[in-house]
Amino acid sequence: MQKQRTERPAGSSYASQNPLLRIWGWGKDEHGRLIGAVISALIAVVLGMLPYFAAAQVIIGMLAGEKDLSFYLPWLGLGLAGYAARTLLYNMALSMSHKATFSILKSIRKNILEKLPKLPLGTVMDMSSGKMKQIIVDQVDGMETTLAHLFPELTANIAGPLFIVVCLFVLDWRMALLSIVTLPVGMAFMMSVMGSYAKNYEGAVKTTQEMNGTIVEYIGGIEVIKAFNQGKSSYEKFADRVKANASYYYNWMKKSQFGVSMGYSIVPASLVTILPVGWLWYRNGSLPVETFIMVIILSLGIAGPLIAAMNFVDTLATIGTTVASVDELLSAEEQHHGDKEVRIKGKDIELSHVSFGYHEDKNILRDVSLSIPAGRMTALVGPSGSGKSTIAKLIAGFWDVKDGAVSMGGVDEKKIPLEQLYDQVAFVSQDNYLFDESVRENIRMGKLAATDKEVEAAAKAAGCDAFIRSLEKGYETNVGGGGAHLSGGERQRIAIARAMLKDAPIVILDEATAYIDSENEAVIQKAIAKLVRGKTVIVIAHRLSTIKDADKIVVVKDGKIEAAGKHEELRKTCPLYESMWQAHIGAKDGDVA
Ligand SMILES: Nc1ncnc2c1ncn2[C@@H]1O[C@H](COP(=O)(O)OP(=O)(O)OP(=O)(O)O)[C@@H](O)[C@H]1O
Repeated sequence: MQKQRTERPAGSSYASQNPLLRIWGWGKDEHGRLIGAVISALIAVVLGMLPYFAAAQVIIGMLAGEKDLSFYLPWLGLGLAGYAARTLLYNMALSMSHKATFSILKSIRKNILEKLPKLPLGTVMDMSSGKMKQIIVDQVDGMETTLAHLFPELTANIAGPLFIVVCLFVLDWRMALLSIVTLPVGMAFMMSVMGSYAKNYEGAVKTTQEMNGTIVEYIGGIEVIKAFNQGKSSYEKFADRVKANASYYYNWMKKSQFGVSMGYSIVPASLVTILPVGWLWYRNGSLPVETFIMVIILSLGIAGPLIAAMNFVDTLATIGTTVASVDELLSAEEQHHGDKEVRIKGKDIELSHVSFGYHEDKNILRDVSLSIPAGRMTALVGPSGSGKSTIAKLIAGFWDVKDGAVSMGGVDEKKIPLEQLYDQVAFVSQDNYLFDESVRENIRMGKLAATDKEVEAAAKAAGCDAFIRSLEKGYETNVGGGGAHLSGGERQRIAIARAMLKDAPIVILDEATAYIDSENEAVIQKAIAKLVRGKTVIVIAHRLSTIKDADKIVVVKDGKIEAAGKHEELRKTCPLYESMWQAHIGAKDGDVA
């Protein structure tokens, strides 16, 4: 089996890379700012110690009975200056890291948005729009505060206590040991909880996604739910998911409560050891009062920042989950068609020994060979699920074939740049997406440079000018998300107008008239006749009467070509076609009756 090239194989080393290293990699242009933020935060930490020293000196002076204001003023000035400089530098660090973060998040979103068009349509469609939105908007957005604060705060919160401990050792190593003795005990309790944070958070994301999925399904399927009176059972499913989500969080917090409370109580309790032992040493003369006071004041600056640093374990786990989702998207297999335009001679299409499946384990098309002559109409017919649309989408380049080849004008489609390939084909299906914009802009999608006149001419040719003018704001009427303000038939006619404007040499009509009522069918058939004049046309239609005059009719069954020929010929030689034709005639008679 021919393997598609991938930019980065799934499950590559990225998966195991530290999330911060991945972010560092994405933010190549921001390394300067990030380093600047860390250095500023470090200097802020050092300057932030000055108020502690100044306060200690003031207390020592007071205890010594110093009454001269000129003794206190320099210390007060130094303390204030240190505090002001620390605040300034710290804010500078935050400002730099915020700028870097916004730029990194922008580049992550840009990478994803640039990636999406390179993915086979199937990969994009297989991801639910809810999941995609959650990654691109919510999860990436959720990183903002964390990432902006992470570098300066984590630096300050770790470097600050470290600096204090060094100072304490310089002052008196015995007191230094006493002031940090509570740390390992408290940390051990905290780590017992934090160690499983990433796993628990992943579980929380999963139950939240399940809950959100049910909500989206409930709202999206409300029409079916009401029509089939399933309100109660659907609501129960939704309520169950909400309860499951709430109880997951409740149990997680319950499990964590003991460890976290113990940690929060023990880590800052350094005075419990410093005060009694320090008092004894002071009393026996081995600890000068100045040192004792300095140690008491300095030790108060250890626990707070360390606990804040510990809280980053949560946020790092959150970032890890987001980075993994973004990586999954960015490392998905791409379509590689190159970007150098190729010369395509003619518009005939050839499928040679094509086998294809949407998933590795199931082939939908099996060894399909088929030629579609240029400038003619070829119809694909066959039972539902036989693979007709799949053939059409492979021709349109929505997916690449894995076995065999699809060629256009003698050139393998895999060698035709996607943009050039998409320019060759106008694809009209039964589900034509309309954007939440005006009718005019939706038609203009066919050719962005088209003038208003050209748009209206295409609409006239597609037989929808009159109905568009009868809308509230004519061509400026907004069609709603997905074209929700229009009927299926109206959407279809706008899609045909869009395809007409595109004026591509190859036209694929996949059940393009499915929603059209018999009243409008003649108009649409006329429009389609104009659309396809002089083009290579591939039509998929269940109503065989619409394709019986096709130059070539291809019968597809179970992912294979059963027969090919003209209508009369197939009626005689292909029993499947004949039975489909009889069924169609019967259905039509039934309609009339
Ligand atoms: N995106 C997809 N992912 C996975 N399977 C798919 C996808 N699209 C189609 N299939 C499956 O491929 C098979 C062929 O589908 P296809 O739409 O090509 O058939 P068809 O002949 O056009 O059917 P119909 O006449 O009902 O439109 C079906 O079993 C379908 O379930």
